[in-house]
Amino acid sequence: MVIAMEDKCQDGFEETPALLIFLRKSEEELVARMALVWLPPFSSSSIPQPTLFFFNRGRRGRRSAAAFTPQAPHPHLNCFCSHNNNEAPYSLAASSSSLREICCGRVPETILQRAEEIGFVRPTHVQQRSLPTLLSGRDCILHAQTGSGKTLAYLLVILSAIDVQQSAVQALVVVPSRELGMQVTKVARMLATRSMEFGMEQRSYTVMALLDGGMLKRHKIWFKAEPPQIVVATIDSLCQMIEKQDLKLDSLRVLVIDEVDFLFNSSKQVHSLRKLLTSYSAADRRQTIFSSASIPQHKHFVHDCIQQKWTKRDVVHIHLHPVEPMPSRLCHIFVTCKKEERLQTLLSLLQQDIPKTGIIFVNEQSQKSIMAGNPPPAAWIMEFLRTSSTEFSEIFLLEEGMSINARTLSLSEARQGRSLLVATDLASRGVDLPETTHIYNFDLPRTAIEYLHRAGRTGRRPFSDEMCTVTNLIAPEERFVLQRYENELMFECKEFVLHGAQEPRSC
Ligand SMILES: Nc1ncnc2c1ncn2[C@@H]1O[C@H](COP(=O)(O)OP(=O)(O)OP(=O)(O)O)[C@@H](O)[C@H]1O
Repeated sequence: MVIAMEDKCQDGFEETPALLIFLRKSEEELVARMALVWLPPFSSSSIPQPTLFFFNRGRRGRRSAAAFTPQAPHPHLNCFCSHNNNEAPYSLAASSSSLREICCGRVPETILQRAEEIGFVRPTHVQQRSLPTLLSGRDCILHAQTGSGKTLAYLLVILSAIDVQQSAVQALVVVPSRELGMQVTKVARMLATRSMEFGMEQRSYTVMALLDGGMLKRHKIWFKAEPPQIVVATIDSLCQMIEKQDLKLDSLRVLVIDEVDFLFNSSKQVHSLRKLLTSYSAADRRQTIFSSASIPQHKHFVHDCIQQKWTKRDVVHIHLHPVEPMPSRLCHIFVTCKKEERLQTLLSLLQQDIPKTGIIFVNEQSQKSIMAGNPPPAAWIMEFLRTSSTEFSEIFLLEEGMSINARTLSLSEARQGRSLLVATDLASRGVDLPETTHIYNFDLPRTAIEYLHRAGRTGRRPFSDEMCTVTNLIAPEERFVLQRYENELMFECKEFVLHGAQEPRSC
């Protein structure tokens, strides 16, 4: 029952009373639009304090951005960041808890100490929201913005679930690419390294990277000698090992599928993924965690998880910022130019921005272009930039045609910062180069989801206010495609007109 409501809102807000505030453009209007409504997931007694919802009406009357996002949180107000049926309200008042306080008693002291040494002291929003549920052993779909800290959340769960004395594969993280796999392995190893204070007498966790292009023979010997407790794997290499019975999952306690929507969407990988979820191990004998910044049709996905027995029936969908799928400190810009002017436009933009660290995204070369003997576009863009300007000496390349070693080297060089990376979408999923301040879409991504993940390679410092820029170079006829992405992802892309020498752009 709705007591007072001045505007239409999201379906489902119908049962339990709470204070609802529609945030329009000005503060005054925010106050003017307070309303008492009924919300479904909570009983009236479960709302201990007034509950504040922020809504922003987007262009063309869409509900958008800032919804659920505290702009100026009041200490006596709770803020719901999603309306998950299984979740307790998230309280802003509790947001001052440290990572240690949230994990205390459930994550081993060695790991907590190590996390603090690395600099993980304050939890990010997603860690604060998800860790109590994850550490209770529930299956979970972690659905939160790019760069929000999902990796640390699931790694803490893994490290708390493992029996260090047992030499068997107890946790498995499945990733879509070698690049992401190496990154996750590195963070897991960093956390698993013994803290100086705990001396050498304690047994440590073992983490193995089982990734495409690796030396599987060496891994087989390792599995026989002493199986690692944590394996980070790409699905093909993993299934190869399982099918040859080199890797056994009898002791599996936690299974994480990172970038889950990408894996389910990939015709090459989905079959193996389904086998892993249901035949190679059973949902009722493990904790299953799915993670991604994008889960299209998430209600169907949750339904499928239960129906197909990929998870247990009480799986929790933790969905943060449902109406603001991209970080708010990204500034989106487009520059219109003809295709043949694109390289020169890119150069002018780079000369103006002088990005500390940037990524230039290029679409993967088409089969037709490969057959015609053309060089890969990413490579010739890099060559053009190297020869056209001395300002950008540190330019690296990351694309499918490169050898595994060259790809690894490029990423580790780019990770040092103060460089430009020219990359295909190989770098768009999960790759964390936290120094990145600028993204350039030399080619417009093919889907809105691709746009979200490319844009999400910037703005990855959890507690920073620094604005980061995503610049799209588009032909006039591509404007409507970009507009479609704006509608789908609920952001606004402003036009920027280049005229010769200019002031640096600001958002
Ligand atoms: N509690 C924390 N304190 C400080 N930094 C953190 C914390 N948690 C995560 N980070 C940092 O935030 C950055 C983004 O984290 P992470 O890679 O886990 O994001 P993600 O949610 O997995 O993003 P994506 O969806 O793009 O894969 C990393 O550089 C990570 O080290």
